[in-house]
This record gives sequence, C-alpha cells and structure tokens, in this order.
Amino acid sequence: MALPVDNTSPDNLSLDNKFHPFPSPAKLNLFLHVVGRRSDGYHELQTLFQFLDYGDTLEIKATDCGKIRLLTPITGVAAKDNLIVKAATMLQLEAQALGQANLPGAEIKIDKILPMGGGLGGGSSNAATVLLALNALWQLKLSTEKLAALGLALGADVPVFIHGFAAYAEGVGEKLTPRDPEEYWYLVSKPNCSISTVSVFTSDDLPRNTDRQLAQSADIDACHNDCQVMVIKHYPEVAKLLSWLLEYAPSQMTGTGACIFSRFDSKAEACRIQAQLPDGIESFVAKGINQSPLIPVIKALSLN
Ligand SMILES: C[C@](O)(CO)[C@H](O)COP(=O)(O)OP(=O)(O)OC[C@H]1O[C@@H](n2ccc(N)nc2=O)[C@H](O)[C@@H]1O
Ligand SMILES: Nc1ncnc2c1ncn2[C@@H]1O[C@H](COP(=O)(O)OP(=O)(O)OP(=O)(O)O)[C@@H](O)[C@H]1O
Repeated sequence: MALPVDNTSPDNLSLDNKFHPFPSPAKLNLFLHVVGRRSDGYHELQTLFQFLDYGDTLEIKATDCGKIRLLTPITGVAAKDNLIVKAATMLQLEAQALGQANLPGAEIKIDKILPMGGGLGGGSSNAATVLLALNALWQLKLSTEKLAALGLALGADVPVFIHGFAAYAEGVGEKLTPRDPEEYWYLVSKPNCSISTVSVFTSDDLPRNTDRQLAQSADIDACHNDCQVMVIKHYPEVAKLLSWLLEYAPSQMTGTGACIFSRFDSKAEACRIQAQLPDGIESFVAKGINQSPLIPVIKALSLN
C-alpha cells in the first residue's frame, strides 16, 4: 500500500524555526570609469570594487507557508519595490522550477544602517544577501554563477556582492576579475542630498569616453570617478564637502554618489577627521576589506 504523501513541507527546506543573522556590507567604487554606452542605454564601466566592514544586518527564517514577509519595512520603499522582497520572490520561482512540491517561504528582518542612494550599493547588497541566504536555507544548491546571473536582473551591483571578492569589474559591472587592493581605513561622509543613479547616467554632463584599460594594469592612483564631474556641477553640497575633505586626505565619490570616501592609514586618524566634520554631515568610519563578511557565514550554514 502506498504511503500518504506529506505535502506540508517543501522537499529540502531546512526548517529549524529560527532567525539566522546575515551581514549585508557596503561597497566602494575605488575608481569608476565610464568607457562607453550600450544600445540599450546602459553604460559600460570599468570599476574597482572593495567591500567595507560596515553594513546592514538581515535576519532570515525559512518557512513552509509560501509567503515572503518583510517584518521591518523600509521607510519610503514599498514592499513590492524592495529589493529584499524582489530577490526572495525571484528565488521562489527558481525553487518552483526545481520541482519543489510546496513553495518555500521566508520571514525577513533588516537592521538598515546604510544610507540609501549613497553609492554604497545597499539595496544591491541586501538583494545579494537574500539570494545567498535563501539558497542555503532552502537548500536549492544553485551555483554562485547562477545566483549572480539572477541578481544582475535586480541591479548591476548585485553580482559582486554574490561573489564576495574585491574585483575589477567591466561590462555593466558583472564581469569580475579578483583584485587585492590595499585595505585602508575610510571615513565615509554623506552630503545632505540624495542622488538617483538614473539621473547621473542620463545627464549630458557625464563623460562617457574614458580610455579602456587592461584589467591587470589598472593603476588605482591614476584613476578617478567619471560620475563625480557631473555630480559636482549639479550638487553644490557634494562639491563643498569634497573640497573640505580633500584638505585632510585623498577623497573621492563612490558610485553615482552622493557619499564621499576619504582614505587613511589608521582608524584613529579617520576618527580624528570625522570629529571635525561640518555640522549635520552623516558619516561613519570603516575598513576596506577584500572579502565580503557574508561569504564565511553562508559557507558555515551550507556545511550544516
Ligand atoms: C554606479 C554603480 O553603483 C557602480 O557600481 C552601478 O553601476 C549602479 O548599479 P545599480 O544601482 O545596481 O543600478 P541599476 O539598478 O542596475 O541601474 C539603475 C539605472 O542606472 C542606469 N545604469 C546603471 C548601470 C550602468 N552600468 N549603466 C546605466 O546606465 C540605467 O539607467 C539603470 O536603469
Ligand atoms: N532593500 C533596499 N535597500 C535600499 N534601497 C532599496 C532597497 N530596495 C529598494 N531600494 C531602492 O533603491 C534605491 C537605491 O538604493 P541603494 O541604497 O542601493 O542606492 P545606492 O547606494 O546609490 O546604490 P548604487 O551604488 O548601487 O547606485 C533606493 O533609493 C530605494 O528606492
């Protein structure tokens, strides 16, 4: 006689009924060159990514109810537009395609400390953390390459967070070559303005023809951020803060702004300048790191 089929739990779901913490670090673009524009409007970049030992924390619990629930909404971002929910929903479809009997679900909380629209890649990092974490919790066993390809549809910065190594990036930021830049201390300061990535990439003032270079020969000190030219012209808050910071340390914008990172040899020196920042400037001090703190957490979970 055939045994009754238990459909209450998806095949491989790890239901330990507890929240697991996962880091979701920030990134810096140590340089960012715009080297061309594709026919679909996206820009071809050459950029050097490094992570910071600073970022959001997500707590994720696998469930078998088929629902994705974000228990801590982010002010100003509707749940359906939140990259956390989008990433989880995208992975549910993959679970379905793998033939799991029931749709897996998840409850997710976020402690959001990264400024939004700051060029630190917070939204992309959150999406990457969800993809890697749920791949492990739902035991889907999708490859890193597959997760990076899925993540690219959510944002150009997602693949580097999935791979988790500092990298020289080309294409729209998805063709990655591992690099090992010096791990300096950074003071990251946010001018009092938010800059949308789209507005920078659609501006007539964005330089789009920086000479292409070879990945192996990219010299960080000879490089710059092409977006900074446009942003300084249109956002006086950024221009003012950048010229203040340049008095103390090499300083440059990350991504499409508005955050500026200033480089120091020691944490103490970075904190000393932080204490002197003009009133009302949001800031933090963090170390540049060449491996994302998320990767060891995922590896440990996958071994269990
Ligand atoms: C500026 C960087 O942060 C550098 O790391 C990224 O290229 C931006 O990555 P992101 O925030 O994940 O951006 P996406 O959400 O993919 O794209 C937002 C919008 O920016 C424009 N965009 C983005 C990336 C790119 N290489 N070329 C573009 O023209 C497109 O209009 C796109 O619709
Ligand atoms: N989980 C999320 N965290 C942050 N922003 C999100 C999230 N989900 C959706 N968004 C939207 O994405 C926008 C960009 O956020 P994000 O913090 O990634 O910007 P950014 O640091 O400038 O990114 P980038 O460097 O990739 O351009 C936000 O203004 C918000 O509307």
